[in-house]
Amino acid sequence: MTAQLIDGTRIAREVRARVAAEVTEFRERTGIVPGLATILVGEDPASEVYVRNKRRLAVETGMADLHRHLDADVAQPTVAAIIEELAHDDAVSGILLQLPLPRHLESGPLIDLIPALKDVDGLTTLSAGLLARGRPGLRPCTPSGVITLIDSTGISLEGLNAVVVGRSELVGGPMSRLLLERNATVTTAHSRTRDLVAVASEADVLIAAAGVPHLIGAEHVKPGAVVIDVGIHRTESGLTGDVRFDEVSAVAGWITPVPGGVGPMTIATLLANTVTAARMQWEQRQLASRA
Ligand SMILES: NC(=O)C1=CN([C@@H]2O[C@H](COP(=O)(O)OP(=O)(O)OC[C@H]3O[C@@H](n4cnc5c(N)ncnc54)[C@H](OP(=O)(O)O)[C@@H]3O)[C@@H](O)[C@H]2O)C=CC1
Ligand SMILES: Nc1nc(=O)c2c([nH]1)NC[C@@H]1CN(c3ccc(C(=O)N[C@@H](CCC(=O)O)C(=O)O)cc3)C=[N+]21
Repeated sequence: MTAQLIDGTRIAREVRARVAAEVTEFRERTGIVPGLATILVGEDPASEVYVRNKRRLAVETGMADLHRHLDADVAQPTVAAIIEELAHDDAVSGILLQLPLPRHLESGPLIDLIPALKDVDGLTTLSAGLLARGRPGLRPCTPSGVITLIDSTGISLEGLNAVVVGRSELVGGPMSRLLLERNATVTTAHSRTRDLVAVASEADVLIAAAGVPHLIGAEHVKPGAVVIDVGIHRTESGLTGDVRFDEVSAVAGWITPVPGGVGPMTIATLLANTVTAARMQWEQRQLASRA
C-alpha cells in the first residue's frame, strides 16, 4: 500500500465535536434545542441501520431525536400529511426522509414538501436549484462530506481534474456541482460512458459513486490520485465499496476505506446541516418578530 488513508471515522468525530459545541452555544443563546426528524418507511435492514446511527449521533451531539416510523404499506397522502406537520412544527429543525421508499410511494413530491430551511438532506428541488445556481443553501450530506474529506488532505481542488462516476440526485449530481464550485475541472461519468478507464485514469480526484461493487480497479486510477469510495455494499464477507481497495491503494496517493470513509462523514454532515438549519430558522423568526 502506497496510498495514505483518509480516515473518515476520525474526521467525522472531529466534525461532530464541533457540531456539539455549536449546539451548546446555540441552546445557551436562544434556549432552543435543535431537533432532527427522521422518517423511515418500512423495514429495509440497511435503512434501519443508517437511521438508527443518525438518531443516536443526533442525541450524542445534544439534539432532540424526533423519529417517525411508518408502516411499509402507508399511503402517499399519509406520508405527505406527516411531512407537512413536521414542516410547521417549530421543534423540528431538520427533516430527513430516508430513501429508498417502498415502490408504491413517489419520493420526489414528498421530498418537495420539506421547507428549504429544514431540508438538511439538501434533496428538495429548491435546494438543488440553489446549488446549481451557486446560491447559499443546504447541500446534500454525502457529497458535502466528500468535500470535507478531500479538504482534510490539504490538497486544493482548484484546477484539478475531478471525475465523478455516477450522476444520481442523491450523490453524483450534486457531487459534480460541488467540485465545480471549488474550481475543479469536472467530468461526470455514468452507465453510458464509453471508455471509463480512459476517462477515470485522467482524474487527479476520482469519486466512485456508481453503486457497483468493485467497479474501480488499478487500471482506472492515475498514480497519486485521490480516490473517494462512496459505494457501500453488504456482502457475505462484510461491507465493501465500488473500489477494489487493495489494488487501488497500491496506485493512489490517497484513499478512503469502506467502512470508515464516506459513511460516517455523511452522518456528521447531516448533523452539521441540522444546526445550520436551526440557526437559519431562528434568524428568520427574529426578523419576522421585528417586522
Ligand atoms: N456512504 C454513504 O454515505 C452513501 C453511500 N451510497 C452508496 O453510493 C452508491 C451510489 O448511490 P446512488 O447514487 O444513490 O445510486 P444510483 O443507483 O441512484 O446511481 C448510480 C449512478 O452510477 C451510474 N452507474 C451505474 N453503473 C455504472 C457503471 N458500470 N459505470 C459507470 N457508471 C455507472 C448510474 O448511471 P445512469 O445515470 O446512467 O444510470 C447512476 O448515475 C451506492 O452504492 C449507495 O449505496 C449512497 C448514499 C450515501
Ligand atoms: N434521504 C437519504 N439520505 C441519505 O443520506 C441516505 C439515504 N436517504 N439513503 C441511503 C443512503 C446511504 N447512507 C449512508 C449513511 C451512513 C452510512 C454509514 O454510516 N456507513 C458506515 C457503516 C455502517 C454500517 O454498519 O452499515 C461506514 O461506511 O463506515 C452509510 C450510508 C445515507 N443515505
